[in-house]
Amino acid sequence: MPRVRERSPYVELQRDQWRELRRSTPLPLTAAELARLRGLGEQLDLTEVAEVYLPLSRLINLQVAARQRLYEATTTFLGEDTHGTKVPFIIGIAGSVAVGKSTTARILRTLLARWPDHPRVDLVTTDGFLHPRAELVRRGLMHRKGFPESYDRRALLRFVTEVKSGAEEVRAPVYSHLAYDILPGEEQVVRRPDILIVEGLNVLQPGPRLTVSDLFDFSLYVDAHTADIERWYVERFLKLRHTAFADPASHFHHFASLPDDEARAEAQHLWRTINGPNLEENIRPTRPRATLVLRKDCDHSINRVRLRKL
Ligand SMILES: Nc1ncnc2c1ncn2[C@@H]1O[C@H](COP(=O)(O)OP(=O)(O)OP(=O)(O)O)[C@@H](O)[C@H]1O
Ligand SMILES: CC(C)(CO)[C@@H](O)C(=O)NCCC(=O)O
Repeated sequence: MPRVRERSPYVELQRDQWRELRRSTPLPLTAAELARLRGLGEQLDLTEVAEVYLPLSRLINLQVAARQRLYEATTTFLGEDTHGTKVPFIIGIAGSVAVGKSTTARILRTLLARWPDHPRVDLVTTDGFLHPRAELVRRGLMHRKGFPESYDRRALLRFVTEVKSGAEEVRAPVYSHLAYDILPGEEQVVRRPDILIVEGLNVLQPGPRLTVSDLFDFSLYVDAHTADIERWYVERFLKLRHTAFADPASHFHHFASLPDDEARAEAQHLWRTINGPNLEENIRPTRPRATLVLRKDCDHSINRVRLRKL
C-alpha cells in the first residue's frame, strides 16, 4: 500500500506502487510515435509510458471532470448559466534545464489528447516569453537567461488568462534554440483547447501579485539529482555539436568543431554560471508547490512519484 507520511499533504509512491494505478487505461501510443516525441538523450520507452504516464493520464482525466464540476458550482452560486461552456484545464510543468520537461510535456499532451472527453490539448513553452535577445542585452540579463527576470511574466500571465477565459484565439511568441532568440513575426496560435500545458523552468514561481501558477489546475515538477542533470546537460551539449550546432545558422555553430574536452568545459561553464544557479536559487524551491513530482534516477528512468493529496 502507498506509504502516507503522517501530517503531510503528500503521498510518496515507488514506481511499482504507482503503476498499479493505471487500472484499465489503454496504451494509445506506438513505439514509432514515442520515438518522435523523445528528446535528445532521453531514454524513455513504452514500458515507462505504460507504468508512469498512463496512471498520470488517468489521474488528470479524473481531475478535469472534477474541476468542471467545481466551476459549475461557482456559476450556480452566481445565478449564472454555464451554457455548456467548458473552462480549459491548465497544467504547468516545471523543472531544470535538461531534466526532460519537454519530453514529459509532449508525451502527456499526446496521451491526454487520446481521451474522448478532452481531445484538444495544446502545449506552449515559456521560452516564447523570454525577452528578445536585444532586450536581454539592454537589461544586462544575457547571463541570466532562464532566470525569472529574463521573462516577460506579465505577457505570459495575460496569455494564460485569455486562454482560460475562453478567448477564441490567443497568440504566443516563438523562441528558437537555433537563433538563441525570439523569432520576429512568428507566433503560436491557441484556439480554445480543452487542456493547455504550460512548460517552463519557472512556471511554479509564486509572486506578490497573481502569477501564472495561480491559474494552474494541476502541476508537475520533473526532478533529479543536480549532479545527474548537469551530466545530462553536458552530454546533450556534446551531442548537439553533431546535430543542431552543425547548422551554420546556429548561435552555437562555433562550438560544432570543438574537441570533446573543450566542448565539455564550455558546457560546464554554462551550467555552473547560469543553469545550475537558476536550479538552486529559483527552480527547486518551487518543487513543494507541485501537484506531482516525477523523480528520475541517474539513467533518466522515473523511479518515484510524489503526489499532493491535500
Ligand atoms: N542550443 C541548442 N540548440 C538546439 N537545440 C537545443 C539547444 N538547447 C536545447 N536544445 C533542444 O531543445 C529541447 C528543449 O530544450 P530546453 O533547453 O528548452 O529544455 P530543457 O528543459 O533543457 O530540456 P528538457 O526538455 O530536456 O528538460 C531539447 O530537446 C534540446 O535537445
Ligand atoms: C532557453 C532556456 C532559458 C530554457 O529553455 C535555456 O535553454 C537557456 O538558453 N539557458 C541559458 C544557458 C544555456 O545556453 O544553456
